[in-house]
Amino acid sequence: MQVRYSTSPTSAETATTADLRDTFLVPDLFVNGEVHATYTHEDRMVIGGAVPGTGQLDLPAWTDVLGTESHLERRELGVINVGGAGHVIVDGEKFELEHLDGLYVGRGSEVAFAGEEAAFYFVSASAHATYPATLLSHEQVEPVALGSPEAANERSLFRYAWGQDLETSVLQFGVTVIADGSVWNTFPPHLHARRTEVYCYVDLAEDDRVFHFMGQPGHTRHLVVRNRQAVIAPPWSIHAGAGTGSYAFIWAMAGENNCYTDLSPVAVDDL
Ligand SMILES: O=C(O)C(=O)C[C@H](O)C(=O)CO
Repeated sequence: MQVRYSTSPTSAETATTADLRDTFLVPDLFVNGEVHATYTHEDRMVIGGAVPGTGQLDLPAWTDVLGTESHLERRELGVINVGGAGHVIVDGEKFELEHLDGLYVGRGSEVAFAGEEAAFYFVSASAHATYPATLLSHEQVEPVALGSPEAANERSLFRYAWGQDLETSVLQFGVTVIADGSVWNTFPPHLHARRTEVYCYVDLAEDDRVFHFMGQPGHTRHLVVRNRQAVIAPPWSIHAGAGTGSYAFIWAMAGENNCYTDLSPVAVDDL
């Protein structure tokens, strides 16, 4: 597990491209047969990837970083399968996940990942209460239609955990799928002063990239992002992107609250 410290907006403004990538991009989460993660001090989120291959992988405790005997002793977890069919075992109960299906796991549970074709993206955050494990089937979530083809930002927002329907302490997550022919996500952009957000871009072709925009609205920077790479957006940073081909992305947030609508739109004039 890698540890990243919190950042200030001005550090992003003056960072070199390499510094910016070292601080905000999480590039190598998915390695066959392994579980990898990054702990960010931004709202103390853990961002991880588990690729079980032919075996079964336990969610590591990472006791030296989390200070607990088990990963979820003081945390809750969101999982999304970004590969082929697989399953997640929560306290002995098996949950089958197809591509882009999600799973919420509450505080205190033990988790293991399996499935030869599966690749699990996960995010955990501090939890003050315990809620039951819940399967969030991509097919059964009614998407919200956003944007338009004329603005090249038509997309479907699948909200898995967003402070309504499913109870969580602070974690919100879901998937946004960009429509064919559109390129933009999250445009016009927004900020949320009370939460950190992490995007993980998925379903990009090998040669495609997303140009991810970050920074304070008047001082934007960009990161060039590949398939299955994540980007940390601290509360002071916009988070939007334009892709060179089709893609989807997983968004996950944690912080002061789990109220999806607690955000401030940014006017295009202010960019
Ligand atoms: O495409 C979008 O717009 C999103 O998916 C927005 C994210 O859900 C988000 O940034 C929530 O704060």
